[in-house]
Amino acid sequence: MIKQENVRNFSIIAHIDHGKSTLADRILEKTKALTQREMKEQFLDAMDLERERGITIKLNAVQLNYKNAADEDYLFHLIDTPGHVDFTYEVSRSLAACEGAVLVVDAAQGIEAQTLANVYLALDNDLELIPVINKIDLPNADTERVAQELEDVIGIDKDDVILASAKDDIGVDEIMERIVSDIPSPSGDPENPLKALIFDSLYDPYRGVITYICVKEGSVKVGDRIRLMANGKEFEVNEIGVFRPNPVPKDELKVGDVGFLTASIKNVADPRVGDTITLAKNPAESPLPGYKRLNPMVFCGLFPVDSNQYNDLREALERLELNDSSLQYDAESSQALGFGFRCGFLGLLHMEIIQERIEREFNISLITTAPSVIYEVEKTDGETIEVDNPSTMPDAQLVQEVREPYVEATIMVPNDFVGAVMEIAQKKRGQFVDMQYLDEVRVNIVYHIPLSEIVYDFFDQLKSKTKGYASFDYDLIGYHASKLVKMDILLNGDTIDALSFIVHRDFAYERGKHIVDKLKDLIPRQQFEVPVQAAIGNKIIARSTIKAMKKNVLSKCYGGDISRKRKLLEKQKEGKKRMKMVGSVEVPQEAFMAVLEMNDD
Ligand SMILES: Nc1nc2c(ncn2[C@@H]2O[C@H](COP(=O)(O)OP(=O)(O)OP(=O)(O)O)[C@@H](O)[C@H]2O)c(=O)[nH]1
Repeated sequence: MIKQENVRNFSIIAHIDHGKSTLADRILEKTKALTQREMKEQFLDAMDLERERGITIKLNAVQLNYKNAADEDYLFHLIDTPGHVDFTYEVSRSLAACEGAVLVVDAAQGIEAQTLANVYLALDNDLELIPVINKIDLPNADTERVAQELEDVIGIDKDDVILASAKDDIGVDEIMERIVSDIPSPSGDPENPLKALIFDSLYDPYRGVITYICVKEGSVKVGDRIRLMANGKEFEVNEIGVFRPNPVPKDELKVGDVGFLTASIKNVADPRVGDTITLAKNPAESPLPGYKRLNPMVFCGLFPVDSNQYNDLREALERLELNDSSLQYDAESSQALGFGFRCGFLGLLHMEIIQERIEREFNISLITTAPSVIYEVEKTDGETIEVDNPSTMPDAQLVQEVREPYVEATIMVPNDFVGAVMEIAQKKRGQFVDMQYLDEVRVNIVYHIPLSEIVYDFFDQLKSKTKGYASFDYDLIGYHASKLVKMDILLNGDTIDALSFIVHRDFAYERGKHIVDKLKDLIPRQQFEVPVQAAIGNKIIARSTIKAMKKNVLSKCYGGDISRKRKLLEKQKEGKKRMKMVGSVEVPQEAFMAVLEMNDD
């Protein structure tokens, strides 16, 4: 039995490719657990079987035994953080389960955007940092410069930095010793009422929701009646255990333990990441700090290219929702696109992941409409409504005021790029708030920007204009009135509801002009000439024309061999997959996104 003071809970944080997985593998190897890669291989081999048995393994909280140089026994919990930057909240909750983090920086690359973003999350959670410069074996390693950067930018004493090569097993023992000496043990009291942090969850068809928990106070046993503090719902614990890295059942988890808990929870939306579990009979007074209810911020329409796949799409969404409580959807019908769903997502990346999964795992080709935010619309009759779909925006004469969500955006860049960042922010209707030098080279810039302006390509623009150096974060700060109007797009004289969008009045003409030109290029020529118009209310503000088609694709290889023709037809079919007949015009997927693109691309 290992005492609480010999428990160490930590994560490894790093910019992508700096060596997080390689270091984790080394630590697993040295503590004689299976390495992640072995696990994954085994897991993949046994996948079908595992599926049948309904066992699901997610390698994100491994318990390890470690004997240090002084021959004392320690218990490590190595907690993985979600890979995606955009799920900042989830990363932050995983870190909240730890007391420390190993910060890995590549010896050749130095500090990068993700390094900083992760460091700030770690500091927000009061974690002890163990700085490591990895890949010192590389010929172009510049450890002196990187160590200096750690000192200047993050404020880490460069003498504290461990020089390592996870690949060649240099410095790894030192890292493990420092985990023991520098990271505090969990501080909770086993006699207090239970407080367990949910830092991840997973749906298993046989056991219900598996929650990944870290016990911060008290203890929990099989058979206990637990309460989820955010919604008050109660369940009886069926199973608890730890990952070593295979799941090992336990009778009890207590302060400092990190593992899993199942309680026949049928709905993934019940145990939310960040919520606190307590005991029904002796509940904690207050939950652990920092729980945030995540509401979808970005909405878009998903329509099957083949309308016969509507039911398949519904099933796909139902399945995905089981593992993703932040996904929302409602049936929607569009004159242009037929039957589909209006879906709500946490952010753009979340949206892209869901779209990908629907297309890949369920084999459904989708047309997605441009992402939109939720607008608050005060009507002239005094009623206030929420509009998450531009096509449902009431007519201008019925609207008193439109309010849109604003965020406070924090952008961190080397000072060479300050001008570039300001230019982008200004174009996105940003209002400058503050600028501070973090050190000689790094600048922190704060803007208030409408959320609608950053949901599409803001981060991409930022990254490309700053050579990938910008790190970016944002927080919702509330709703502000803006001069917003609905812009309709007409193809061949018909309004296409799925192409309507909301735009600031001052930018309306420019955007209208830009989009009709863009659509002219994106929509393939048809057998006939197609006018493209942008309108506000009844007023046409811009127009372009798609010329009629001249020749068909086969005429090019007239007389050529048949296999070539077939190939060409196949290719054409491929291209068609993401097209939708809208009235008498074929519209490609890109056209639905064009409304959001910046004007200078
Ligand atoms: N030369 C050298 N290469 C290393 C070292 N550690 C990791 N690498 C290599 O760097 C690449 C990225 O390593 P990973 O461990 O996958 O990096 P990661 O940070 O986990 O990256 P993601 O899983 O993509 O987030 C791999 O090709 C590793 O083999 C090292 O100490 N020296």
